[in-house]
Amino acid sequence: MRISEFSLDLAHPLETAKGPIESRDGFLVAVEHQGERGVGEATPLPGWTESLEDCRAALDAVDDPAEALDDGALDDTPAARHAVSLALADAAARARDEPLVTTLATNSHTSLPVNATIGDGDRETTVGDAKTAVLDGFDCLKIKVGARGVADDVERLRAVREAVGPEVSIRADANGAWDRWTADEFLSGVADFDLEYLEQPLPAEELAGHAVLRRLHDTPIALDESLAHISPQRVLASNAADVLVCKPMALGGPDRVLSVAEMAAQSAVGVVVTTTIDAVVARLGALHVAAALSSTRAHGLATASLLESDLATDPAPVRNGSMAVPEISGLGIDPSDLF
Ligand SMILES: O=C(O)CCC(=O)c1ccccc1C(=O)O
Ligand SMILES: [Mg+2]
Repeated sequence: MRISEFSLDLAHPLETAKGPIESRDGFLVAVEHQGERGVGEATPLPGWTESLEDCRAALDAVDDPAEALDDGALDDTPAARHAVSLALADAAARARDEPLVTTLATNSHTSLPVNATIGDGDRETTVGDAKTAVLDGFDCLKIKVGARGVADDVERLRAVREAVGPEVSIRADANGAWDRWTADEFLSGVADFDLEYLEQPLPAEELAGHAVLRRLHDTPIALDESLAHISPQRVLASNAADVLVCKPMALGGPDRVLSVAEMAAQSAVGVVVTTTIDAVVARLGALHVAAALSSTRAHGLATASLLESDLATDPAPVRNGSMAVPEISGLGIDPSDLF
């Protein structure tokens, strides 16, 4: 298996309740499988995945990629598992001369709505970012909260709702910054703003707390970090979420997202696929797997523009708040453009 390291700066840091994300470092991998080359990407993000060092060590230890997936050797290093799983899936799709998505599902989307990702900022900045996104064609905005006081966050969201009108969907993501009382105060403050959902108000482990918030408030609750720490079975059994935020990088690969989505569907829980601000290979992987799901919600895949540069030309740029799924074989990128 070929492994090559990369480091990409963000164009501007993404400000979150857990601090800024300033750069994304990771590994591209290439495998030979079913007579074809396939590419994958591991872009670890502590909080969701193993560290960069543990990821490298796990990838270096892979002898036979298909065997490493089967025998569970990568189960504790989701970003490394993601790279290997995606590369094998890319090669298998190429061997069938089909786009990756059609090897994952019999019925799939050809294009998907995506949300604009808006970091923490003061009220004017947040409103400006929201208006720009809507002018660019997005009809779903995801706004980071939890980095400042609740009253300020409530005013930011009030101002955004007033600026964009009732038709635009608004999500808020607190990245686990709050305790139950702070989350309760926020949810009371935004009760009239028709939020699509509040993502991860409480720390990852607090399933019971999220279940209480769901009972007390009408705003739906989505869980993201929780899925990186707790099995989807337990998350679903706790009645803690209306929506599961599935990051292929954090769950360990496209195959893992499909199985989580199947469990979520059984519980009538929604699914949204998002990146960890990945490079082009993993973003494409997330796009194909999102297109394989029946979900019609906007996904959190519009993160290319957050990066200052990328590893290759993006075959799936965001246009008018949507991304079209490449129709050529595999991920939609030529491995020789990457290695
Ligand atoms: O969902 C999106 O809009 C983009 C992805 C995103 O917000 C994100 C990106 C990197 C790390 C964490 C997160 C997050 O959802 O919390
Ligand atoms: Mg999140």
